[in-house]
Amino acid sequence: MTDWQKIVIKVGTSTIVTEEGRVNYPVINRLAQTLSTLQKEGHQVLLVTSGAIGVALDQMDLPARPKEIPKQQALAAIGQGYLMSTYHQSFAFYKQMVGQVLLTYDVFDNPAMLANTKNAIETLFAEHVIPIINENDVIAVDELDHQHSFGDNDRLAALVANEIQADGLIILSDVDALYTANPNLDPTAQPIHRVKQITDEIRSSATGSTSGLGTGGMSTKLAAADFTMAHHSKMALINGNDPANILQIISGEPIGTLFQGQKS
Ligand SMILES: Nc1ncnc2c1ncn2[C@@H]1O[C@H](COP(=O)(O)OP(=O)(O)O)[C@@H](O)[C@H]1O
Ligand SMILES: N[C@@H](CCC(=O)OP(=O)(O)O)C(=O)O
Repeated sequence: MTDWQKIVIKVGTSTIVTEEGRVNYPVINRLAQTLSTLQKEGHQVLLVTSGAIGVALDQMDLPARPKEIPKQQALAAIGQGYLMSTYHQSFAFYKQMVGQVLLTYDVFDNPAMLANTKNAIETLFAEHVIPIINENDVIAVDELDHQHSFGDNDRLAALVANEIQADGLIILSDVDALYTANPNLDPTAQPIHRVKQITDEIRSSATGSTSGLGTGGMSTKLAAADFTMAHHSKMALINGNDPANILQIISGEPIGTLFQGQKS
């Protein structure tokens, strides 16, 4: 039995949308294939997806994310529907059902809402349906206006993984691993394959996003890793350019960065 039985997978905008700003259909299809395979092998799989706004920029033919919150929220409303219909189609090809769950951070502070959410997720699992979660950006501004450094989908995925007692969280991004510095800015940066503790040195290596579409960069991924290890679980960070890499993580191959503390 693998120690990645119940898994939360988080996919970032930088994976869902190409560098040219187009919806990355081949990657979404491969993600659907990989997660469907895992589900049929008996894993419990939950997907946390970003990309609603990134997808909407493509649909609306806009060059960049607008600064105004209402405009971003309108884009989220446009893109979320399109994103889910793309997932529905991709997963349907592999005869895998999916269900949308939109969350806001206040759910985690409200016992009744949290219990309802967990009941719905557990029922989806029992029905062999893959839950697909995003933040409900239309009504939540904590993430969009960057007021809270934790208000992002990396953090959301870590909170969900903890609530459902997942064996681990796998984050798909546009870098192969955590590096000693942002590899897009520093050509001498070296990958770090194993992290047992988030030290100040590691923290200072992580900066924001330079992809133009992602929001949190590496800082929010380290915060998610820190939270996950503090709750005795583990997190892997891998490149989302080939989602089949998820299978390598599950079979214990050393790719990307594995964040696992002593008690994880
Ligand atoms: N130490 C680091 N190692 C790797 N990537 C880093 C580091 N510091 C900053 N980054 C940036 O984080 C980005 C990934 O975060 P982000 O763009 O938010 O992606 P996503 O959309 O997948 O969440 C990388 O493309 C890179 O620009
Ligand atoms: N909820 C937003 C994405 C927020 C987010 O955290 O983005 P990312 O840094 O790409 O994971 C959306 O769907 O556009």
